[in-house]
Amino acid sequence: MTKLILASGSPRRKELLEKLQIPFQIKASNSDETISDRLSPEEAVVELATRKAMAVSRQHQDFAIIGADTIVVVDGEILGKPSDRDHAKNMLMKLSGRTHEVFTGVAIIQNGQASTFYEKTDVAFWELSEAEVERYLDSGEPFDKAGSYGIQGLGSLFVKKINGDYYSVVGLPISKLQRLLRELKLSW
Ligand SMILES: Cc1cn([C@H]2C[C@H](O)[C@@H](COP(=O)(O)OP(=O)(O)OP(=O)(O)O)O2)c(=O)[nH]c1=O
Repeated sequence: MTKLILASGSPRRKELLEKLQIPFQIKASNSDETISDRLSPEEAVVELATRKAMAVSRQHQDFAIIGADTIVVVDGEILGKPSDRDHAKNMLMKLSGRTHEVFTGVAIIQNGQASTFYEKTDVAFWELSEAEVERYLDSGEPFDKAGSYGIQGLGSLFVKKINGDYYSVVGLPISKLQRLLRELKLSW
C-alpha cells in the first residue's frame, strides 16, 4: 500500500485524519501562503492546499501527500490567520451578527498528479459585544486560526447556526477526504 503523509503542522488536521484509522506520517510544509487577489476563495484554498502538498512531495516522491488550507470569507473579503491582537479583534467584530463562509481546500499528490476538492460551510455568528471579544482574545485561542476563532473551542459560544461540514471548519473535511482516498485506493 502507498505510504501517506499529511503535509500539515496543524494538530487539528492530525487528529481528524486519525479518524480514518490508516497509517500516516506528518511533515509540516512551509510553502509560501501569499495568493493573488484575483483568485476566488475556492481557487485560493485549492491552490494553497496543492502548494503545501507539492512542497513535501518533492522530498517524498514515493508517498501520497495530503495538503489542506482553510480560510474565512465575509462580504467577499478573505480572512486568514490574524497577525496580531488588533487584527484578530477586527476580524471578530466583522464576523459579529452575520453569516460568513468557511472554505477548506484539500489536495492529494500522488506520482506528480494532484487530486483536489474544496468544501464550503456557512457559519452564522451571534452579535458579539466588545467585552466578549476582548475576553476571547485573552484566551489566546484565535491566533493560529483562520478568521480568528475556533468553532471547536471557546469560539463555539459565538456560533448561532452552521450549514455544511463542521469538520471542514475545523480544518479537514474528513468524510469527503475519505471518499477521495478510497477512489485513489489509499483508504478502505
Ligand atoms: C475557522 C476555523 C479555523 N481553524 C483552523 C484550521 C486551520 O488549522 C487554521 C487555518 O490555517 P491554515 O493555513 O489552513 O492551516 P495551518 O497553518 O493551521 O496548518 P498547515 O498549513 O500546516 O496545515 O485555522 C480552526 O481550528 N477552527 C475554526 O473554527
